[in-house]
Amino acid sequence: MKITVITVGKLKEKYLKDAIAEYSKRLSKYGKLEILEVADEKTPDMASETVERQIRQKEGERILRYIKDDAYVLTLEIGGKMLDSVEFAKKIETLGVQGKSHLTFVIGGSIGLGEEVLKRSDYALSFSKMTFPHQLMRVILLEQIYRGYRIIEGAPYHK
Ligand SMILES: C[S@@+](CC[C@H](N)C(=O)[O-])C[C@H]1O[C@@H](n2cnc3c(N)ncnc32)[C@H](O)[C@@H]1O
Repeated sequence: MKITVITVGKLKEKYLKDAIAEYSKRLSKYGKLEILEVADEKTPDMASETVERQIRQKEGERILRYIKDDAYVLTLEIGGKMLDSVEFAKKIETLGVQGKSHLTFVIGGSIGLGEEVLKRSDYALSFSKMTFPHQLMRVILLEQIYRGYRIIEGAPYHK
C-alpha cells in the first residue's frame, strides 16, 4: 500500500523532524510512504473570515494538485469521526482489502482545510475534540499509522 501525507508549511523543529524520520523508517517495512509539503500562506493576526477563507482556498489549491485521482483521501478534521487505534487499524486493513492501494492523508494548515479539499475527502478522521498544532499532528498521524500496521500483524507494540 502507498501512503501519502499532504501537509501545509515546512517542518521547522528538529525534534519533530527526528520523530518523522523515525516513524518513516519504521513504516518503510509496510509500503511506500511519501510526505508532501505545500507552501503555507502568511495569516495576519487579525484576519477576517473572508481573508481566512481565501488563505484556506489558496492552500487548498496546492493540496489538490498533489491528490491523485485514484487516491482514497482521509482529511484530518477535529469534527471528523473518532476511532480508537484498533478501529483505525481495521479501517486501513479494510481499505486494503477493498483494493484502495493509495491512501492520502491531508493535514490542514494553522487555520484548517478549505472547502474544496473537504469536498474531495472520502473520510474525515478526528484524533479528538482537542486542537493539535498541524506540525505535531504529522507525528501523531505517522505513529498511529505505524501502530495500525503493528495491530494488523498482531505484533506486541500496541499493548
Ligand atoms: C491547528 S489545526 C487547525 C485548527 C482550525 N481551527 C480547524 O478547525 O481546522 C491544523 C490542522 O491539524 C489537524 N488537526 C488538529 N487537531 C486535530 C484533531 N484533534 N483531529 C484531527 N485533525 C486535527 C487538522 O487537519 C487541522 O486542519
